[in-house]
Amino acid sequence: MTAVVTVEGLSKTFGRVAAVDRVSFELRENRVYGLLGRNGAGKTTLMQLLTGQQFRTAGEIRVFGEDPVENESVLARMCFIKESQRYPDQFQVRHVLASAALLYPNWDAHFAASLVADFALPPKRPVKKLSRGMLSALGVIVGLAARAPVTLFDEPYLGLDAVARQLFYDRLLADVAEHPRTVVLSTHLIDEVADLLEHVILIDHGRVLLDQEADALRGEAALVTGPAGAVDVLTAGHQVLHTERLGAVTRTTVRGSFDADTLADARARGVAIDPATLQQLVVRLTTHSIPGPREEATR
Ligand SMILES: Nc1ncnc2c1ncn2[C@@H]1O[C@H](COP(=O)(O)OP(=O)(O)OP(=O)(O)O)[C@@H](O)[C@H]1O
Repeated sequence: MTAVVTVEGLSKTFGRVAAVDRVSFELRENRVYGLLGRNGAGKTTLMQLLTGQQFRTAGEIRVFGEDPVENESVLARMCFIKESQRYPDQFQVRHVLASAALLYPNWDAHFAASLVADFALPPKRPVKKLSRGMLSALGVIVGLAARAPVTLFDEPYLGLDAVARQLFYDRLLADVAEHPRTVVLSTHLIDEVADLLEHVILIDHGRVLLDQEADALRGEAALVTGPAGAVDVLTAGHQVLHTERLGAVTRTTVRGSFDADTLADARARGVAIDPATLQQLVVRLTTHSIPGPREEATR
């Protein structure tokens, strides 16, 4: 599959803070990516770099084979929706949509109108009078109806209630099936989007911690729950990510999976072995410290 975005040794520092630290990865054509990581991990900075909204400190970015910075032909094929999207003060919902129609070559006005109805947005309401959720819905509508070959959503759904978020996921899934494109979703609601994601990139402290197909990640970690002694025996030799004790019961999260014999052995010992969810895996891989300002990597 063709790479539409290639990043090599990319770094962005703000003073002494390395927001993105020597990152390399590819985004392939027509895939849905999850860009995951804790607060301050560097996700927004990375998306700003990809869309030419920040200048890199070091490294290479190629989008459709070209540098995106001040590159009209590349940027016309990208859509970046962020939670903090700002619009001119006098704009109403319909003005935002009319501007988006001019900005994005693949804009589908019928799809946009159906989404406006789905999300119950009042077309003539001034944007500055929209509720937080309505403002998020407006961003989601622009991002979907733009049908940009590379679409990045940076947590645009923070204000959306659970029903509206599900509507977004459903419309996104249906629309990418019909009009394939590369989508990057940055989110903390990992369990909610897990089934949408085809590939996961996990960022931690500005570095890539995981870059893997979502299917492969489903067998990446397991929860082993049962009497402490039996759990210890079964998890010996595995990389332990976390252990918690609940009275006489121990639950250990380990990297990797178990063969059929071990699963049978576990059952005989009264131990349950379940695959970790994507969210459990991400939490266990990134709970080692509270992210804070970090020193620029010395080179
Ligand atoms: N303009 C800036 N000036 C200084 N530091 C910045 C700037 N933008 C980002 N940072 C710092 O870079 C790091 C990464 O921030 P970034 O916003 O990319 O993280 P994030 O993963 O998007 O976080 P969140 O999930 O909380 O939105 C943080 O330490 C942040 O304080």
